[in-house]
Amino acid sequence: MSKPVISIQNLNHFFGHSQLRKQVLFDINLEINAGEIVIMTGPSGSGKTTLLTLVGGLRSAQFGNLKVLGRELCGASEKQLTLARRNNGYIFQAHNLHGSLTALQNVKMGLELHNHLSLQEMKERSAQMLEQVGLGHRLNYYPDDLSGGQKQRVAIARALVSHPKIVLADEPTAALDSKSGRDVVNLMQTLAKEQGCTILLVTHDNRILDVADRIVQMEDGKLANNAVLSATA
Ligand SMILES: Nc1ncnc2c1ncn2[C@@H]1O[C@H](COP(=O)(O)OP(=O)(O)OP(=O)(O)O)[C@@H](O)[C@H]1O
Repeated sequence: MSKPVISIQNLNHFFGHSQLRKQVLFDINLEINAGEIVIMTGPSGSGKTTLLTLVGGLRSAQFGNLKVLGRELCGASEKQLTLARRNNGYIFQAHNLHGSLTALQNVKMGLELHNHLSLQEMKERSAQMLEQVGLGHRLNYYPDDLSGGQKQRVAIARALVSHPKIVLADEPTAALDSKSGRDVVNLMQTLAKEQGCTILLVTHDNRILDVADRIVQMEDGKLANNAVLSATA
């Protein structure tokens, strides 16, 4: 049995203060095992991104338990959250590439927090990673000269180049046509399985649900069903 890398118990989250205080996550319980690909779906505004950002240490968890790689993030300090973020790769809807950097330089940024590598090693690993995503011939292109699908592949290369234990993806296919979207998730799946990393992916895109080992559904801030809908069933 693989052990959970993400373990969430009775997690509640609120935005705002006093009269404007609003609960957006209600008593969330979820365990995700090492190497699992979990897709989270659900209507707009149901709390998916909020949960993803809490797991990713991008905002502070308030009430309950949220353990990521054995580290409790509920009540964690900013410094602890910064350390926790280093174990994760992030992929967002808008690829968030730096327009003034080439594909290679963008991917290299994914290694810059891992300071045991020399500049030369960072460049080699980044180039290798871009080859793996099929962009070996585009190393020195700027984002503006790449298609949407290619940009998202650069973002995947940047997220995975440091071999993170966890990849968090928020609507990674939303800006892509169906063929590019498919290619991008297939690529994420292949690379994640190769590296043994765990993926939590938020999407509205029904066409990609089959890459999941498990699908969870968020509704009105609650996880509606957990561990149902095995994609292989
Ligand atoms: N920074 C914030 N301050 C106040 N309220 C927020 C904030 N971020 C999100 N919310 C509210 O929290 C609720 C959940 O939002 P969230 O973005 O997590 O939903 P979602 O399921 O990811 O939606 P979508 O699919 O549209 O991205 C919504 O009602 C939203 O308006």
